[in-house]
Amino acid sequence: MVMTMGELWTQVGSLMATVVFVCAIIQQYFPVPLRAHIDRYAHKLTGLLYPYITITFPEYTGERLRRSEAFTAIQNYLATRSTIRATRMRAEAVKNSKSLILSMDDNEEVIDEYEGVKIWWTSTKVMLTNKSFSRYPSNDEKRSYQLTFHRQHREIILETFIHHIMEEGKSVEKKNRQRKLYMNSSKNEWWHKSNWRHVPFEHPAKFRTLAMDPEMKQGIINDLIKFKNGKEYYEKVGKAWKRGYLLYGPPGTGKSTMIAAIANFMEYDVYDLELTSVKDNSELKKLLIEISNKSIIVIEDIDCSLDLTGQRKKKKTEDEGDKEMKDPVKQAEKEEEKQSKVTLSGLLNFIDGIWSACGGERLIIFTTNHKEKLDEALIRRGRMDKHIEMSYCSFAAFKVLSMNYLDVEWHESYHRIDQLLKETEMTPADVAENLMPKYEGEETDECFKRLVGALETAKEEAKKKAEEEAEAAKKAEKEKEAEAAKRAEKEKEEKEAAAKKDEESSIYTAENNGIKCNGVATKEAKENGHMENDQNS
Ligand SMILES: Nc1ncnc2c1ncn2[C@@H]1O[C@H](COP(=O)(O)OP(=O)(O)OP(=O)(O)O)[C@@H](O)[C@H]1O
Ligand SMILES: [Mg+2]
Repeated sequence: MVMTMGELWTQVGSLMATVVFVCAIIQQYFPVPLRAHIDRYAHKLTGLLYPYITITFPEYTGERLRRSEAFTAIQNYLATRSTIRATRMRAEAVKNSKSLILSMDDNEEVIDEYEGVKIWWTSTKVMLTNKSFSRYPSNDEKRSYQLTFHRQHREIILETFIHHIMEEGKSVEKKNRQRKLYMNSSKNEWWHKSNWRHVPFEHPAKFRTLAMDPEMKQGIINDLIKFKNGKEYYEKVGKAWKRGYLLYGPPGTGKSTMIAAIANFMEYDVYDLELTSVKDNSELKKLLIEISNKSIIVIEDIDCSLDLTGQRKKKKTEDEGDKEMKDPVKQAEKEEEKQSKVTLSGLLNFIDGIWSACGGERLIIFTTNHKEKLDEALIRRGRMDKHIEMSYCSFAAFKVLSMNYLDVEWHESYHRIDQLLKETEMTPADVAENLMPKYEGEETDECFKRLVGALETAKEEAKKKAEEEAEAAKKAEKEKEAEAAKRAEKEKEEKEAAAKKDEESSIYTAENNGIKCNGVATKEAKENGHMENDQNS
């Protein structure tokens, strides 16, 4: 019969108690030099009585910032072993609830064997009580796995077994992995250890169904493959194993769809970072540390999240502002928003600072409708290594959509559609909407007809708009010319008036100085003349 760790302990327990008792006596009655000597022998004796080694694998390392990879690997490894021997297990649904994984429950024990060597695994959970006063009960728990084995197998355990469980654990994880879509939460409730919440990632987008220029698509795929296999290369060049993509283009051109396609292609988790919910730079850093490897960090509409000075941007109409003032919930939200202090430099550090190298194999993707609004520093190479323009629907992109939505490779309207797509701008989202059958059994002909109609309408509208704009521009030009003529006229009049004024003032000065004008002396001059005459007489 196999002896459990509990039984083992009971047997050695009484012997150990005796040793401890003897040690206590020695501590009290023997002089210090002798005590050290006796201690050493006591240690040896304990070793003889309890010749087992225990290694602890805590769940969190580094001040609880990141979950230990070894802990996760052991958990996955034990999921396969515990089904055989453990009596209490925990079940978790994975892969769209199609399968269950069973793991060892807390404070449970499992006996394992590796190449004839017996190993005891125990899982422990310790609740840490928070001494400081809090309204909420503390939920700080410390989990760990203990691996116990006989001293004589030290070599095999340390040299091969640990490596074996890491490999095995990782492969189990890969098999059962349900990819996740994470979002950050502004409210850090006490019962959540992490600032990220997640749901299973189930977006069906694939590169195959993504409508865009085929060469460009292949370029992106090649870039991603190179990145995925680039661990050694990044190490060689001394660069953190991460890559930034900037997706820009008008709404409805497939930026979000592209992110989902990348996530599915790379088999990465997605962390959708909502910057407006992050309180400050240090919270941003904490979020970054919690992000696992093999993940995509997404910041959508980056131009709307931060302005160039790093302050929150939230332009609202006056009407909206008034409404918010009356709504207490919105007011509270606004208050909270005011407290958000993520700066541009905080964001730059998030992407490229030393903390960004904690963990590897990460893609950072920004999306924007207005690339020109972004700060140069934010999108420089090294931060956003690849800039991808998602543009209006081309004919090549349309063909992909036609296959996706109607399973049609060629249709007589293709030539017309090709021509119309060159003449007008329509987003893939609009093309897709027109191609999609609107009721069960709608003929493909009708769908293409609808698309041609929509493209023609769009072309007409664009033409009308261009004409209106040209008209408006012409009118504005005319108004500008009229304004310029008016200004010139006014300037001329002002100049003439000034000249006239100058002339008048020169006459006035001349009269004041007694210069005869038209042979008549001024009154003052005459008076002055009299005075002079009087003085002479
Ligand atoms: N290039 C594309 N390939 C396939 N489907 C597309 C493409 N572009 C758009 N679509 C379809 O249109 C819808 C909207 O696209 P998506 O949300 O990816 O646009 P976006 O560029 O992210 O827009 P926004 O800038 O408004 O966020 C998607 O659900 C998808 O079905
Ligand atoms: Mg989008």
